[in-house]
Amino acid sequence: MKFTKMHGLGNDFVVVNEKTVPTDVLDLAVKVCDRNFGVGADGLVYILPSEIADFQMRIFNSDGTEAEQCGNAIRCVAKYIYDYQLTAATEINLETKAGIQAVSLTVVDSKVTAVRVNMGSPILEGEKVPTIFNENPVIEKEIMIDGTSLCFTAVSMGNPHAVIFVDTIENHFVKGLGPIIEKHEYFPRKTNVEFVEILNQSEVNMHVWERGCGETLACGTGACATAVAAYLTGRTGPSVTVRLKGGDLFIEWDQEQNVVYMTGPSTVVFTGTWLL
Ligand SMILES: N[C@@H](CCC[C@H](N)C(=O)O)C(=O)O
Repeated sequence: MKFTKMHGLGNDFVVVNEKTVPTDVLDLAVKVCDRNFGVGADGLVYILPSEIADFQMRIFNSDGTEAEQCGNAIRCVAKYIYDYQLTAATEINLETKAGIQAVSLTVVDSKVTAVRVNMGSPILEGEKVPTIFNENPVIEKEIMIDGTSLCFTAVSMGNPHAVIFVDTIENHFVKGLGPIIEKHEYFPRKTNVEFVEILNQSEVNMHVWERGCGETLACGTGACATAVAAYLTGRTGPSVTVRLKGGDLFIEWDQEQNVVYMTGPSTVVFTGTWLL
C-alpha cells in the first residue's frame, strides 16, 4: 500500500489513495499508526472515489475507530489531491461522514500555501452533539472530575467536542482530565476535549485530548468548536486565531450563512510503501 505521511500543524496522518477501504481497516489503522511498530500517526486517512462529490475522505483514529470528520486531515487530503494531480481544480468538494465540505486551495508557484475549508454549520442541540442533555445549546454545563468542578460547552462539527474554558491551561489537564472526560457518561459517543485560555477578543490558546488518539498537537474541528463556544459564551468575536501546540489556525464563524471556515496549512513529510 503506497502512502504519504502528512500533517496539519503536527496532527499527523498516513494518507492513501485507494478505490475501496479494506474489510480489516480498523486493525490496519492500529498497526499503521503505531509509533513504535508502524509508520506512526494520529490517523489513517483514505481518499476514495465519490458519487456525490469530487472525492471522498474517510478517517480512522489510531485506536481503529472511525471519526465522522477531521479538519486537519481535510486540508492534507486537499493538498494530496492537488500535488498528485488527481484534479487541476483548486476548489474541491469532499464527501465526509459529516457531509460535503467545500475546500479552496491557495497556490503560489505551483505550491499549496494554505487551505480554506467550509466546515459547515456547528451542531448545538445537546442530543445531536451527542450529549445526554436535552438542551439547545449545552453551555457551561458543570462536570465533576475527581473532585474538580469544570464547565463545558458542547459543540459538534460532525464529531463531538467538549470545550472547557480555563484561566490557565495546567500541565495535567490534557493527559489527566482529557481521557476521563472523553469517556464520561455525559457523552454517549465519547468526545474530543479542548482546554482553552482566552488571550483577547480574537486569539485563544487551545490544547486538545482527542477521542480515539489521545493528545495531539492540533485539532481542526476542535479549533472550530472552540471558536463557536467562545463566541456563544461572549468571550470572543466570531473570528479567532486558535493557537495550538503545533501552530495556528484561523477560524471564522460566518453568522449570515451559519457556517464555520477554517484556514491553515498542510505538509507532506515523506512517502513510503506499507507491506500488507
Ligand atoms: N484531528 C482531527 C479530528 C480527528 C477525529 C477525532 N479524533 C474524533 O474521533 O472525532 C481534526 O483535526 O479535526
